[in-house]
Amino acid sequence: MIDAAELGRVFRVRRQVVHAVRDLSFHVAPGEFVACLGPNGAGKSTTIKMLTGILAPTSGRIRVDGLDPARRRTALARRIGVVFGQRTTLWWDLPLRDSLELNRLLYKVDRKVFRDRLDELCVLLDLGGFLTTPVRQLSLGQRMRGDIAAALLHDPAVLVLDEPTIGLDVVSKAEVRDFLRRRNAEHGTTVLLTTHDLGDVERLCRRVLLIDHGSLAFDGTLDGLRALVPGRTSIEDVVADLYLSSRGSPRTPPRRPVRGETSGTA
Ligand SMILES: Nc1ncnc2c1ncn2[C@@H]1O[C@H](COP(=O)(O)OP(=O)(O)OP(=O)(O)O)[C@@H](O)[C@H]1O
Repeated sequence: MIDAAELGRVFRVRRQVVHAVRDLSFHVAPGEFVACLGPNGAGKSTTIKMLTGILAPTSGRIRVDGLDPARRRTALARRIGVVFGQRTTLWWDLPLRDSLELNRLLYKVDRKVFRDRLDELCVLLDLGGFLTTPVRQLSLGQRMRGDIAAALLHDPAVLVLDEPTIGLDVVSKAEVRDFLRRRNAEHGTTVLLTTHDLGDVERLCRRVLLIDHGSLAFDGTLDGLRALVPGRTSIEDVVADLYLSSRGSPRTPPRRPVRGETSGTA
């Protein structure tokens, strides 16, 4: 479903060359729910931007559902849903319902199909109480649920989530996670999630990709990730140690994650 082969992206800033992503190869099978982790500046957003066609790679190759995202952005838009937790894709001054209706027109979703999908999403995401509220008046939790609905109304095969629970309270987080878990299980939607919230990862993902300085440092299960730092059981501690180790200032003796520890399928 997602195939990256020796993917790279370089930025040139004045005289400096920044290797945001380098030589990144991974495969995500249909129906998998995969977390993409890494410290700030590791290259996660750049990877997502290449995967969604916002940025073109400077080297290597990426395919999403068989399409080259940078060249087939319109075709890909019909097969992929994207949620940026820090930025809404909804129309700020319109009621949520109108914003969703505009998405229907953009994605050319049949009216009846749209109504059925919206009815289902209204129940599952509890949108009913604020469908007529302008997006700018929604709470963060309501806005996030609206954004998730907008990303799914065209029933994409792949859902890319960039920090979808950022800023949410514990109850809203639990609701969003529960919805995403069900969506993956019941619709078989392939999900790639980037997050700094390890609760998201523990509750949703069996497979983790760890990006470090733009490269793939680990690809495997959560248990495999834990095993990289003996003596630590909490995933927060494990990840903190790995991130510190990548900076060269470990809390425990340095231990770089082993590349190529694969989980197989989730
Ligand atoms: N448009 C750009 N121009 C120049 N450098 C960039 C650009 N976008 C990203 N970078 C650089 O590429 C590197 C990777 O950035 P990226 O945003 O992909 O990291 P990230 O893993 O998503 O970080 P965070 O967790 O903080 O969001 C950083 O060094 C960043 O400064």
